[in-house]
Amino acid sequence: MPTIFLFLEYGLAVAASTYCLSFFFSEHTVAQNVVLLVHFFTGLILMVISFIMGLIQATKSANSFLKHFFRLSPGFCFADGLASLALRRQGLKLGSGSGTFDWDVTGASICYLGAEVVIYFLLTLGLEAFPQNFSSTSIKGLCSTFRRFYRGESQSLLDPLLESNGDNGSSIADDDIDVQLERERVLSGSDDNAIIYLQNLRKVYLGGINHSSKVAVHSLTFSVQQGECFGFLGTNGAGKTTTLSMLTGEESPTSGTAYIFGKDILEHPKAARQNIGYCPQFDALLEFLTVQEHLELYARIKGVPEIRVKDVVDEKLIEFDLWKHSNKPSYSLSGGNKRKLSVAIAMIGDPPIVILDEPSTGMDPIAKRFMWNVISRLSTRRGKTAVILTTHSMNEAQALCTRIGIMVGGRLRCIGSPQHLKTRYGNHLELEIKPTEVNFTELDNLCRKIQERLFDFSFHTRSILSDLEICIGGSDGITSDNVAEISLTREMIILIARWLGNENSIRALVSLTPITDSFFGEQLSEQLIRDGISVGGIPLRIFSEWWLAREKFLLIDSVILASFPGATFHGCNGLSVNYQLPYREGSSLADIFGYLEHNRSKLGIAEYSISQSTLETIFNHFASGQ
Ligand SMILES: Nc1ncnc2c1ncn2[C@@H]1O[C@H](COP(=O)(O)OP(=O)(O)OP(=O)(O)O)[C@@H](O)[C@H]1O
Repeated sequence: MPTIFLFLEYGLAVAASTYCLSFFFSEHTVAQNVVLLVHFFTGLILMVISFIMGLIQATKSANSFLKHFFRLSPGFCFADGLASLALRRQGLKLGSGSGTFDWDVTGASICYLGAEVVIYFLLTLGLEAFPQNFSSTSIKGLCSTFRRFYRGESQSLLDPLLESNGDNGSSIADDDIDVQLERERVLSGSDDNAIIYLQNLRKVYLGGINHSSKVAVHSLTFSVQQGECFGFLGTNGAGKTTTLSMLTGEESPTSGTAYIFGKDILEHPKAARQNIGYCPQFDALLEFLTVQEHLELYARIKGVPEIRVKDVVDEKLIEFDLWKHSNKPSYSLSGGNKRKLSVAIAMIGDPPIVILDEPSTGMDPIAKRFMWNVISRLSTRRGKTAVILTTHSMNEAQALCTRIGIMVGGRLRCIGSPQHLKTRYGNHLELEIKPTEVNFTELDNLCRKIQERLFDFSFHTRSILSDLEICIGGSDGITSDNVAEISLTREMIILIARWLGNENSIRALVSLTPITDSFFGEQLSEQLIRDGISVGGIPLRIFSEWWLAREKFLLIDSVILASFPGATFHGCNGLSVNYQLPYREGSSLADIFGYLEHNRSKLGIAEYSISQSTLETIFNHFASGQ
């Protein structure tokens, strides 16, 4: 009986104290594991100390006194209770005639453990009810004060202020002008329509690798209005998810705060959460619940009246095209349908704020379009909901967002409408040109020309002749019939390029490492390596087609670079070639169109397009500067 009590109480005390103590650390899961280990080892160590002290006559009375303190550790109570019970059974414990529940046997341990269960449980409830950042910041504050004291550093009254602004002070001045204006607008409170305000929100993760701290979000200040879809873009690790986690209360800010409908998320975390529907980056679904059960569960959690639950669930099943999957358990859904379900859960109960962390990841293009429709209906069309959307798809941001902020390295680098960002940062035009295809007559002519030269054996070196023989693979010797099937080796390509008048450029192409500085260089050299020159080389017809296409590209390239000073080559995908043309004041789109139209047939241009800088180029511009 006492053993059952000890086990039960020990389990409860450890669970309650672990949960309670982990509140004092920012990373709860890691902290819980650490606290568990500490429990185990302190219990063990105290038990050994107490046992040894109990054996030595001189320390016996001290041990009895110290046990009152040792019993504050659930591990010690448990071990001491069990040990006393075992000693009593063996007749080794003094007063072993007394009952098992006696104070000296298991009574003390059971009482202490019982009290600890109650105290830790109440403490946990208290911490749950406290503002989230109380515990971690106060403990951190105490630790840093202690460290300063230990190192003999004095702390002035201004230090806390400097600490909260120190990192920000330098960055605020360097911020982009739009970011600064947004900050001023938010801090001055002049943005009346906003329902979300982030004020100097900052997150530092402590105790990473080498116990270094990681500033995930630096002093973020912006607002989101009703009916707005705010695109929160950024590179991997820019701090988007961390920011969203702070808004939803998953993480506590290190400093700064956010207001949702005027309520501080630190002081009123529950009130803030009630207004938010959150779709996390990774689907938080319960494997064995069906789609319908998920929606019913969340409808009830979100307080939808029982009488309306069925209607609300049906509405979401239809809205997200999940009707045919309604009875499937979530583990059996495809990735895209899981995302749909996560977004549907976020939107259940029509929250005024919807936070979507990469909602369309893993969706096929049709499902993506479908999702875009749902999101845009929610924000821009219905005009009541504020949506914060993170995505790595620039098309998605372009299609949905009324305003965009780009984060790099925890800082907001720019903010504004997509058009504003394009006008402000897109100081060039994107020109894409697709040359006409190589025509068969041209191709046949070139193949024939090369064949004739190859068939003229009198000019060939001995090595080319043996290459020819190996490449044709025939044992009957080389004839004009089988030359047409030839695959070109490296030496032969160089020879042909010499005949065709461009040996130098081909030398780079046939080097055995991929070339990246020319149009087709990469493709051809990769093909040469892949096919392996020794096992046959490149078929003559493929080489001839490449050569002709390349000549077309070279002609376009030289004319564009010469006609538009400052134009830069921006890649070629094998079908079309891209340039960035500087767009200065006074540049006229009509002139560019006029020039290209005039020279279109001369340059062999099949299609071309001129566009403003895309969001992608602007994103890349910020990302490359990180
Ligand atoms: N629990 C944590 N402990 C320590 N560092 C963390 C923790 N969570 C995130 N970080 C770090 O904080 C930074 C921001 O991470 P976050 O997940 O917010 O980026 P993100 O912009 O959402 O990235 P992605 O686009 O890849 O989802 C990263 O450098 C990450 O390594």
